[in-house]
Amino acid sequence: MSADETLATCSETLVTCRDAALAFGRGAQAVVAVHGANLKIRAGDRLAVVGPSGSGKSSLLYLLAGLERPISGDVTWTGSLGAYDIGLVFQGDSLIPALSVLENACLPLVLAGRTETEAQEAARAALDRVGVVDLAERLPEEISGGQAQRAAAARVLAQAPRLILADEPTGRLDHATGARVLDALLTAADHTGAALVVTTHDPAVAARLTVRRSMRAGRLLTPEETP
Ligand SMILES: Nc1ncnc2c1ncn2[C@@H]1O[C@H](COP(=O)(O)OP(=O)(O)OP(=O)(O)O)[C@@H](O)[C@H]1O
Repeated sequence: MSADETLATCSETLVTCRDAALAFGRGAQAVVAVHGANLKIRAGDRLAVVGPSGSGKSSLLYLLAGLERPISGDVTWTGSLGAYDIGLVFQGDSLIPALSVLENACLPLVLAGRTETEAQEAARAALDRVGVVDLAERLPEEISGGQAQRAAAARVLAQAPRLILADEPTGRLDHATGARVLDALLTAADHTGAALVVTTHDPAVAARLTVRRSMRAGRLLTPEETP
């Protein structure tokens, strides 16, 4: 067996899209957001999905997360991947308004059966990594949009998922803060061997991931077609 074959065997395929298409609405009003995407994500992968606004990047992440079902083709996950092994950092506001930043970050861990003490410890460490631990007791309405985006990233990091899907995680952040969030995502993925998929319009962000795939009008370009 060659070294490449050994590596391939070690990296478990976590999720596979085969000709997966996603549409919103029906009939004449239907918008095809993703046209027949083919993609395989393995443990340890670092993938940037790059494309202009409206090209289908978020829609592709929703398919990978299992939040949307394909209208044709299929998306399959390895049997060893449980619901809490997939962490999605949403693009927009996703914190629960009635819960503090800390409670938001603890929630997936508590739901997954961890004790309050364990959840708080992991959540505080994750909030610290993205620089918002001093805001832990505040409500989402008491922090800025960029701080909320960082808290949402921390909520996923605390969970230590095996598949991290981050939708424009630096979109509302200045360059330095964005770099810190990206560092935290990359470090967390390195630490656990997770796969990391990041959508972005920013070439500087994309350059920090190992592989880049472009989206154009709902089509996920092949590596060869990707500029
Ligand atoms: N819930 C929805 N209902 C109808 N159309 C939708 C819905 N969500 C997305 N779309 C459409 O699907 C297409 C792809 O949208 P998507 O959000 O995936 O793009 P994107 O590349 O992530 O854009 P952005 O960079 O602006 O976030 C767009 O034409 C969009 O208008």
